[in-house]
Amino acid sequence: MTDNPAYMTGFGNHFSTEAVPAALPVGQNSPQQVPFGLYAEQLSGSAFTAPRAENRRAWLYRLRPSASHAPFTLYRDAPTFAPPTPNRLRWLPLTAPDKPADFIDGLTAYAANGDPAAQTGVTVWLYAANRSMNRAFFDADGEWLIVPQSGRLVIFTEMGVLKIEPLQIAVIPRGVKFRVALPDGHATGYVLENHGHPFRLPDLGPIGANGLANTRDFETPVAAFEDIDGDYELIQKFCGRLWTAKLDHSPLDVVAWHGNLAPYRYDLRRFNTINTVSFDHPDPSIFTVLTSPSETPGTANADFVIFPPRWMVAEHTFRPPWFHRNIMSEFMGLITGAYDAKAEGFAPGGASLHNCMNGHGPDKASYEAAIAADLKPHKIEGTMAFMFESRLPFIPTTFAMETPLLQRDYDQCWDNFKKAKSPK
Ligand SMILES: O=C(O)Cc1cc(O)ccc1O
Ligand SMILES: [Fe+2]
Repeated sequence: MTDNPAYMTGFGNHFSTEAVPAALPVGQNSPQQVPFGLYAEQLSGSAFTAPRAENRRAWLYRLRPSASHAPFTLYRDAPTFAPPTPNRLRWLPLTAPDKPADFIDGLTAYAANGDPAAQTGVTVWLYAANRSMNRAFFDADGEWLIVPQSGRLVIFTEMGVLKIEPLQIAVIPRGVKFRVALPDGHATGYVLENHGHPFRLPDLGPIGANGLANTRDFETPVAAFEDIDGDYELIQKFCGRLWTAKLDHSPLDVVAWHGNLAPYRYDLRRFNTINTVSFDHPDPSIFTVLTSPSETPGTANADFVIFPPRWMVAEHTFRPPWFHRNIMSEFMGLITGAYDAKAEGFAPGGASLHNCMNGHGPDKASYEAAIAADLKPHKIEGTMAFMFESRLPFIPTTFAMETPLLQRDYDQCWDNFKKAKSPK
């Protein structure tokens, strides 16, 4: 498999691609005899009967059926969870692993909501890895949104190769097998495991036909495969736990595929950021890259929201994020730079959690700077924060509550605000 992949552009398109000419059957999915004796396999990402606009599936043509394997045995138990907490939480960046850790062993769960078995909610992981995977993985519990913070990733998937670096993201559909190589020898970042509806682009309403993340900037790899005979490990995540099976070949053996269920990448620097040119600070939904809807219209299972470099021009306005209490719950990370609501303490690679209805907003230093600022046009540069926002409160893991990375003095950033003068 090449690590210099070609891509096809567009979001949610029905693609057809073959790594070998004439490998893809023409005009039907299941010919009696597939070219080269390949095995046809349908991968369904929605119920067969989902309405056409929601329906997602791909037909894969592979060297061997996915079904040929011995039973899976337990590899790692599910993370354990602390009791739900209303408290605001913030963490220092995850430290480098002290032993060899590939992308799978380098994952640490911080918080989750919903239930993989009910296909609701999300699990938030941070990763810190120091070696390439020499095994493959797939997630029966959900789709993966990978947000690198340091180090490049080469993601060899069943359906082709995705290369990403910090400020790019990748989305791997539920069930798609992949392995992650680290060309820099180390990598850190975030994974949002989406147990609910697959991510889609948000509606644009009065914004019109263009803007935010534009469809043509999403890239799906062309078909690529590896033809490897020999011992190979396949890990899967199923109902919260990791399972392992031994294969006698690489499972990344799809020679051709077609369909609209496929991995993709997106460069966050392509985001067409839209914001006020008059006054006031719009709701951060204006920065939504991808949304996973719930059954309640407009109320996301999860939104992926970014805070990119942008001009601040609002007149007679408190420009940073305001104080607020939100029915949605907010898990944030920082890829690079500084975040405009937090003068100190929110470091690249760190994370914060502000759960449903709990007050948060600018820290004291950011507040004081913003009310004293000369409101000239000002460019926020060299930054990229993001938010995983969810309708369900996030439950922290035991690790997240017990790790020394938890900043136990976080609340103090909102201490000692001067009382407003009582109106006489
Ligand atoms: O809490 C946060 O920092 C995220 C956020 C940003 C913003 O601009 C408005 C609301 C909001 O929740
Ligand atoms: Fe917030």
